[in-house]
Amino acid sequence: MLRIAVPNKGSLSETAAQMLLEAGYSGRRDPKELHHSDPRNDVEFFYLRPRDIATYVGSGALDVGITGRDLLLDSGSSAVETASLGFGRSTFRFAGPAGEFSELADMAGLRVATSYPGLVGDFLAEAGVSVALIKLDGAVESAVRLGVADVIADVVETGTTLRNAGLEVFGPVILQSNAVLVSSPEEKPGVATLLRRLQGVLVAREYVLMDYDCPVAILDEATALVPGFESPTVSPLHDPEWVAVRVMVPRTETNLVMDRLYDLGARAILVSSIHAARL
Ligand SMILES: Nc1ncnc2c1ncn2[C@@H]1O[C@H](COP(=O)(O)OP(=O)(O)OP(=O)(O)O)[C@@H](O)[C@H]1O
Ligand SMILES: O=P(O)(O)OC[C@H]1O[C@H](OP(=O)(O)OP(=O)(O)O)[C@H](O)[C@@H]1O
Ligand SMILES: [Mg+2]
Repeated sequence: MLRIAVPNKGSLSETAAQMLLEAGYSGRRDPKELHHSDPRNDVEFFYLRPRDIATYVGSGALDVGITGRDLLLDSGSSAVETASLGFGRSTFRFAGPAGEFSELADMAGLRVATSYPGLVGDFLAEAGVSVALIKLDGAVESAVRLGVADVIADVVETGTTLRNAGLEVFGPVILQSNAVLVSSPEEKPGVATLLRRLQGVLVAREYVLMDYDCPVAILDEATALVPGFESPTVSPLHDPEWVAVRVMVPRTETNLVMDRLYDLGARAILVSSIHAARL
């Protein structure tokens, strides 16, 4: 059985659980359950703190898990990033009181509060800036106002938490993070199936199927405009001057593509959702 670590709480937990359901696995019914077995799919789930997941997977206690790239790097674990899962996007940034800091060197010798000392320590060592790291568990944006630190380094999504604390980002982006699949260095056989299933969910979310009728005379132009994932499916119609085309289109471009195809001369343009996929 493949042993999979899933975030039990926090920003990643709901979407991770939802993705696994859409990928055909059964999940826990009660949020207090720490373990759930899905024998039909030959997997079992362990619900753990997102911060601990890379440690379990890196040690080989569990085979694979879902966590944040920032947490993986902070852990120093030997787990490896197998795939990006396209949700929980954030950046990891330095921030200080508005207008006081502009570059990394400005914080030399000062106190930097963070919940990610491994990640921040490695970044500053690489940059050759020496600081005093203050390790806090969370809500680090309050550390400056409360006089515990001069600067913070933390997850930024919308920037609202920073603004509310009177802080602004400065210096280079430490990391672009999002949810990732991590696996033990010796990858177990079932990981490839899990990954294909999760990638199927991503495709179903990110793409739609578009069908349209196309005059043969403009087929090359139309397929150049919307090349699809590999190559469009082109089928004959009863009228020899027309063909039917089926193609995958990024969901966000749906209406733009429909307008362009219509202007070219395509008709009966229909869009449908993809329920599941293996590419
Ligand atoms: N506002 C956010 N937007 C996107 N991703 C976020 C956000 N906050 C945290 N994350 C990401 O979620 C992951 C885990 O953080 P999360 O906040 O869920 O855990 P935690 O801070 O340990 O737990 P909690 O906040 O529940 O105490 C990290 O990878 C982080 O980058
Ligand atoms: O840029 P924003 O959209 O405001 O989001 C970023 C905030 O979200 C997370 O906090 P969380 O709620 O996880 O609390 P924590 O700091 O205690 O982990 C993160 O640590 C930031 O504080
Ligand atoms: Mg948090």
